[in-house]
Amino acid sequence: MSLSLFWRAASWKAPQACRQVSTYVTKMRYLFELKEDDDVCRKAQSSGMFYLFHSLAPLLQMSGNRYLAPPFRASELERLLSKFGQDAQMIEHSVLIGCSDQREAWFALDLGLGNLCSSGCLQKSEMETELQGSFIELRKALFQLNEKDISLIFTAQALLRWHDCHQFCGKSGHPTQKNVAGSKRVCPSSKMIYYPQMSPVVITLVSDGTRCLLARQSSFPKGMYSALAGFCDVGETLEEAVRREVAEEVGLEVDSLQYSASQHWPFPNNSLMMACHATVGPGQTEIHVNSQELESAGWFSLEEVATALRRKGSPSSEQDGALPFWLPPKVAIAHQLIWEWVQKQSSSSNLA
Ligand SMILES: NC(=O)C1=CN([C@@H]2O[C@H](COP(=O)(O)OP(=O)(O)OC[C@H]3O[C@@H](n4cnc5c(N)ncnc54)[C@H](O)[C@@H]3O)[C@@H](O)[C@H]2O)C=CC1
Ligand SMILES: [Mg+2]
Repeated sequence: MSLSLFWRAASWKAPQACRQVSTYVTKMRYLFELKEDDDVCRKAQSSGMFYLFHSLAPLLQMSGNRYLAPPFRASELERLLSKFGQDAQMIEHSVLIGCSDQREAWFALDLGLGNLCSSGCLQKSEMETELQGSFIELRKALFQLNEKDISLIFTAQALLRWHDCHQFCGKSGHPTQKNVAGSKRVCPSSKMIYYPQMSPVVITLVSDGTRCLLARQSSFPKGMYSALAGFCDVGETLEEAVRREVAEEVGLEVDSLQYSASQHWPFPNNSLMMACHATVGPGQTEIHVNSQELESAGWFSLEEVATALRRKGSPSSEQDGALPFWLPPKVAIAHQLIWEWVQKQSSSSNLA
């Protein structure tokens, strides 16, 4: 949604007469209660569903060519823990990740993280056999994850990682305590309250009117090009971050900017990706790649990009030897930006 559309939507008010509370509002109020009230959340755990992780790798089951994340009831989890000689108290380490429309709370629990391992780490392979699935590194499972599960698994992994890395107060050095939902940690000594952190990241597709600018880092899979991305600096606005990142990475100055959408992204740990389209003026298109940040960058035509978008799967599966360039998969917001640009360019070239 463009910023102007967003503001129009934000200033719209629902009619007050006969106003019914929607399922969405009820659900959000319930989640708020679970985060604020430890007793309510503890009760919700006993009837909730649990998604399991081991050392931040989600438990997944293969279904056709997709991975599904199977949830487990509290009673099943307790049975499992007891089978592996663990106390049901381990469930206290779980974090709230959402709830159904029927107010069934969903939690995530990591069976292999540091603080749990001190009380005897659960054997990964034995657990996998028992649970009829595998703990798979998220990056490896990303492109085959069921769409319904993606945001839950992203949220769960980000929260579990944050708790694992914030066991101690940065001020007093004492251990911090998590609330039942896992929406914060408190230091009993300094009284500091810590909330899960996210890093804001801008991602920008730059266009010169007819071509778009794509770049790759050496760490990307071979042949993959994407839009320009970068972490926001403290004190920057989104607009300033976009201008700086484009200047830093390819030596260009953007002259207009349009917000597109945002996405939570779990890599490298917990980012809020804010995606924008930007343009540079004609005659301002000479790229100077910052080799500390990028391996290469270039301008790509509509035809080249549209062809790459139509290509299914990664080119490693192609037989002809020559590696065509390819684009991030649908799950990445970069894909959406590129798709939007292709749609816009195609409709304006049809009109011409
Ligand atoms: N979902 C998507 O479509 C895409 C997501 N991304 C994500 O965007 C992120 C940022 O892109 P980059 O070009 O790598 O950023 P970048 O251009 O800002 O460079 C990364 C460097 O920034 C520094 N940095 C500053 N603040 C940081 C923080 N809070 N966390 C980590 N490093 C920080 C580090 O030195 C790091 O090596 C990547 O981690 C990547 O996963 C990138 C492209 C597409
Ligand atoms: Mg970058």
